[in-house]
Amino acid sequence: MRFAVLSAGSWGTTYAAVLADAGNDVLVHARRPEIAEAINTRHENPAYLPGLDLPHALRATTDPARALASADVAVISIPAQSLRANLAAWSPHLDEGTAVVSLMKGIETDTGMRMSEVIQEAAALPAERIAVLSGPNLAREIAAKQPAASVIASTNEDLADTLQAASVTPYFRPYTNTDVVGCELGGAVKNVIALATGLATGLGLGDNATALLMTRGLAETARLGTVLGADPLTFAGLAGVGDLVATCASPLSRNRTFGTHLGQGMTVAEATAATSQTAEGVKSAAALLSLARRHQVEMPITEVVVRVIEAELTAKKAAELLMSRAPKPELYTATAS
Ligand SMILES: NC(=O)C1=CN([C@@H]2O[C@H](COP(=O)(O)OP(=O)(O)OC[C@H]3O[C@@H](n4cnc5c(N)ncnc54)[C@H](O)[C@@H]3O)[C@@H](O)[C@H]2O)C=CC1
Ligand SMILES: O=C(CO)COP(=O)(O)O
Repeated sequence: MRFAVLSAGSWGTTYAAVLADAGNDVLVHARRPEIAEAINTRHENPAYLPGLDLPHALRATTDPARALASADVAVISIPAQSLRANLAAWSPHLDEGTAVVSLMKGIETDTGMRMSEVIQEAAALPAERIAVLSGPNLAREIAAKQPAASVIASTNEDLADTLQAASVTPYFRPYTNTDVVGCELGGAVKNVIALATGLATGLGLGDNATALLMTRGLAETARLGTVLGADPLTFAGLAGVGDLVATCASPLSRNRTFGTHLGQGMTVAEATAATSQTAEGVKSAAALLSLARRHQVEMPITEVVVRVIEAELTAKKAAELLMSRAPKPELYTATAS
């Protein structure tokens, strides 16, 4: 199959390499000519995956129209908040039958929309031409061909099956799922919970605190997801607990690292300056909290993360606030905390 991958950041380049290793014809769009040149001639992406060899068959261009020409599938991997504006420029170059796959794990701040919803609206595409890929997929590990599994979700089972078959390699095992809402929410909320575990790590708190945040973070993910129509079982899968574990526990996670910087006393501006790649949770946290409030769902961890990002609370005060909440039964209903 012919894939266009937009763009050449860490995850876009990595999934493009997976697709090339699986035998597809893959053309990556890189904004910077030096990155396109390095992929084409040195088979490396020095800006995002330094020191890792990329498949020689992988090709790159700085021209998005060229990348999209005659593509069976367009894969989008850019910061969530830039999706709508980029789609305005890219959609005229989408062929009538091209399917679109989102690799992004974020929520649009102005609208509270998931990435597949933004694609549906801004590119005027029906849901059956859209899929999302999510799961415990730290890019650098996969680019180094270390084993990983993922989930390809679409309401169109044929599309999910086709993408699954096109993405299988000895080191990458994609599953399919029809629960697009659950898979996208799992990916977006775990970034916020990773910020929280980073805050705890930065404060010098231990592994029990990390486990507490991950587990109760999963509870608030499932509460919101269920109200929005997700299958609660999705959160027990790769796009739920799987991604939560990988992201909250790994020093490779940009969100966890960003939280650690804040926990160690950096301001948001300082942590942003120290982060050269996308940490989606920083912007998506407030959008998720608004979504939760709109649906009367309590998300106490997300709420304190938002308040720390907005410099309303210190990390230490956030931890104290969470620990001083009223005691309650562990099992939760859809909206109780
Ligand atoms: N890196 C990872 O391990 C994983 C990342 N993701 C998700 O993939 C998405 C992309 O993340 P990464 O590739 O990691 O980010 P990155 O920071 O490594 O790369 C971002 C890419 O987007 C481009 N870009 C930045 N601003 C842009 C704009 N305004 N318009 C168009 N292009 C722009 C950059 O040039 C770069 O190619 C995020 O939603 C992230 O949550 C999902 C799974 C794994
Ligand atoms: O989504 C990811 C792993 O599945 C990557 O997480 P970060 O964006 O925090 O690095």
